Amino acid sequence: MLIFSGGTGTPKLIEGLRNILPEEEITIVVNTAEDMWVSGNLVTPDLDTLLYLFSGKLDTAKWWGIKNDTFMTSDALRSLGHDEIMRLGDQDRATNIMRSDLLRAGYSLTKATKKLAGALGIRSAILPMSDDPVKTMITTSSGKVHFQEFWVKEHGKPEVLEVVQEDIEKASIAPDVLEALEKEDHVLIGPSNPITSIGPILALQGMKELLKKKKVVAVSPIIGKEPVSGPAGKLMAARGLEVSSAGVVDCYGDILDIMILDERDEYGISALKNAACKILITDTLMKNADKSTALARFVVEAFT
Ligand SMILES: C[C@H](OP(=O)(O)OP(=O)(O)OC[C@H]1O[C@@H](n2cnc3c(=O)[nH]c(N)nc32)[C@H](O)[C@@H]1O)C(=O)O
Ligand SMILES: O=c1nc2n(C[C@H](O)[C@H](O)[C@H](O)CO)c3cc(O)ccc3cc-2c(=O)[nH]1
Ligand SMILES: [Mg+2]
Repeated sequence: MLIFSGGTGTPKLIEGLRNILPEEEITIVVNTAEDMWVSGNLVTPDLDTLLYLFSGKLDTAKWWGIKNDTFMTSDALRSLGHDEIMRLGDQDRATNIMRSDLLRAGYSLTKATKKLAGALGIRSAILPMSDDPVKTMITTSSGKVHFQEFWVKEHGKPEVLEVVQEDIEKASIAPDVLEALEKEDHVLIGPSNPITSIGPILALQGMKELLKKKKVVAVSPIIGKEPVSGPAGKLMAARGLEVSSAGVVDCYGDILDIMILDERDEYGISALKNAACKILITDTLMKNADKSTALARFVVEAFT
């Protein structure tokens, strides 16, 4: 199965999929538009969440970073007056240093990620959506800032006037993603942020055309009129979309074959009763690993 992912909602579902599918059968296309250079190294939050999930290192209390990581370098930098926007754990920083050294040596992001995945003993393919840099920028009343500045430094609080993915028109789908799309007929769009996690993957040139030939199943990250977590509502509203599962369907457009909604999502179920795609309803709230596995089984069934 080919899965499009960000760094929280879809990884929760992948945790369940790993219990029912062989790892070799899972290929993940990962958003890279939130990546940011910090103190000379490239931090790739969504890729790293997946690397750490598959290697058993992920801090699943936060869904980013390594569990029980220390912050000695971050603290030392801070005491010197060098405050980093993203607080990096020491082991996590090691991942970023290795990745960035590989990039400086001429590796593509895909090849650098493959090398890290190999070193961590991962058998699933974890693929950056593109080897070209794309940056999600948020315009607030104080100006235009990188997504991480809005989310980490400003805690997602400022009013959002605009969201753009800079350089998206210059970015190509990574060659390994194209190859995976040639082999795979089933694509799962996980319950990730439709604007900042799935949006950049779908906005890559040619992606929507390729998906029209596939069976595409998506899980809504919205229940009623709110996301389960995070800034998706604010960002959808800034793009003129209704904050609801219907807004998510509008956002993905005609690539969708099936949309899975939560059983509590009365508004979405009613708003989508005449939708062009098929609607399936189940419990999508992944409060623990058993819930993730149950939803994963439902998703696998939806493809049959
Ligand atoms: C900051 C965060 O971005 P990121 O970490 O990349 O997260 P994702 O885009 O992958 O996911 C955020 C998205 O996920 C939805 N979510 C979270 N848990 C669940 C769940 O158990 N069920 C379900 N149906 N959706 C879930 C959540 O509403 C978020 O919109 C970000 O942008 O939030
Ligand atoms: O809220 C925070 N999120 C942090 N995140 C999460 C990140 O900002 C976002 O949740 C993702 O970009 C959304 O996918 C990190 C992710 C990393 O891979 C590495 C470091 C950080 C540091 C922070 C942080 O200091 N605060
Ligand atoms: Mg993300």
